[in-house]
Amino acid sequence: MRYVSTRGAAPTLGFSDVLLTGLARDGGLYLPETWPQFPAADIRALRGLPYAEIAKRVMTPFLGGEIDAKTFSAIVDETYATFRHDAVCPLVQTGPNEFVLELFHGPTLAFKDVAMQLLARLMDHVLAERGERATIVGATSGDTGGAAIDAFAGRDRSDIFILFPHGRVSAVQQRQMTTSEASNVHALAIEGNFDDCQALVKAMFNDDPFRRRVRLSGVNSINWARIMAQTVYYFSAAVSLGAPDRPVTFVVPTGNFGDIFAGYAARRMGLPIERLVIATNDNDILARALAGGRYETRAVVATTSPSMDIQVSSNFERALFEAAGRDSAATTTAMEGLKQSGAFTVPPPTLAALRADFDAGTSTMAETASTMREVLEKSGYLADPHTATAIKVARDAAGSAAPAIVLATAHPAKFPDAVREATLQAANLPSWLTGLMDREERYEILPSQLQAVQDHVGCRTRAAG
Ligand SMILES: Cc1ncc(COP(=O)(O)O)c(C=O)c1O
Ligand SMILES: N[C@@H](CCOP(=O)(O)O)C(=O)O
Repeated sequence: MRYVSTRGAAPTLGFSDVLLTGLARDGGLYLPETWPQFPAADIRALRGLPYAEIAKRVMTPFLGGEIDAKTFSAIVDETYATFRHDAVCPLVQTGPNEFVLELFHGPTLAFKDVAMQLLARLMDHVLAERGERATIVGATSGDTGGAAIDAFAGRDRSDIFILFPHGRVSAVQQRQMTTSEASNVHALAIEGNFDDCQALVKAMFNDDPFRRRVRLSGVNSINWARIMAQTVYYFSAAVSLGAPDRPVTFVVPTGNFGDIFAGYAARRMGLPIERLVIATNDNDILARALAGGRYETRAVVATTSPSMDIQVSSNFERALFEAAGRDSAATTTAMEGLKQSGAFTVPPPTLAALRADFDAGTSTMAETASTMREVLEKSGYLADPHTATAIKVARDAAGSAAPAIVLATAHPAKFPDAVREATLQAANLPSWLTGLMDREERYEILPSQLQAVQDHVGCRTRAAG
């Protein structure tokens, strides 16, 4: 298994290099050269297996034989033992043909743990084998940061620097990033929004001398291994509702497009998914792009689902590349347009292919709040605002016989203020996080300037050559 860049000008890599590389050297994102195939019989055989076993079967083809089966099995078992639910990612029914897939039973209460706990262990393994260290950088609108810090805290081979938008994450999200006592953890509050943080991370990757000097590595969903790990729950959920003999629909609260792209990957691997529905909040750039064919950034609106307050949706590049028939020149042109003018037009054949692969809908803040109330009243289910965004879109799109599976991406306790305001219910942190809000915080506030961030990272990482 080799991996190619969406921009076509970076070397093809094997799995271990893709894992450590993050962004490709041409600024693109890596994708497998071909999609591994799971025939119906292999999908059927996943029914009833524990989550970790499904994970091993689904992910093994992506490793290209670079990590031996015994080591990978032990890493996967250890990863999912960190989850507080026996099913790891359980399904809960919330309506006649509607289910939520709870992805928030990991250590930091968001779906990011599913991939991040694995990524940290895989990176540790590869770095140890190579005798190397890495500087990990990540941008977060709130959840990736906490998950990454939990997963990498105390790991001897990496230092981790997480850039979050100052004052734009929930109080719980902030404490999950700023209260780690591990000396290899660095939380950086950037005076800007998530898109600024993500642009800084990408700029660090695009500065080759800096990248080499600090041995830069990334844990955002630009890293293929994140997407790979997220494909697993599409399989586990679909087979528990009858796949491959019964197609299902997935509705995904979307920001950086990583999670829904994992669903696309699962479909390309043979999982019968009837519809993949993008759910956006008021930052509806993806829904607008699919409707009108123009990807056009606007000012970010702060919402009650802050983790989706994104305009530059990184993984849309992977979807574009696929929809354009893997045309790296066309993908590069679109991305250059985005960088220069904040917009690009999707060529009609590419738009038609995107529309064949994805549907999209939007839930405004008010609609999300009333959905939270309605779901609680009718089903007794307390959804977080990101999940509720997708439930609203799922209900708008209902009508097919295929069950709708809504990805529940965060625990309501991560957003207690929005939950209380919408439902009058308290959303309490689980017992293992009691005391989080009283712990001492440690973070730096930095301007949204590349030099300032690079100086900060360069001076503190132990990986610098
Ligand atoms: C709780 C939550 N829901 C949804 C999303 C959107 O996921 P993605 O960025 O993979 O589209 C995020 C952020 O990534 C998130 O933290
Ligand atoms: N919503 C995300 C934004 C970053 O997404 P990623 O999946 O690319 O890491 C967050 O919570 O940080």
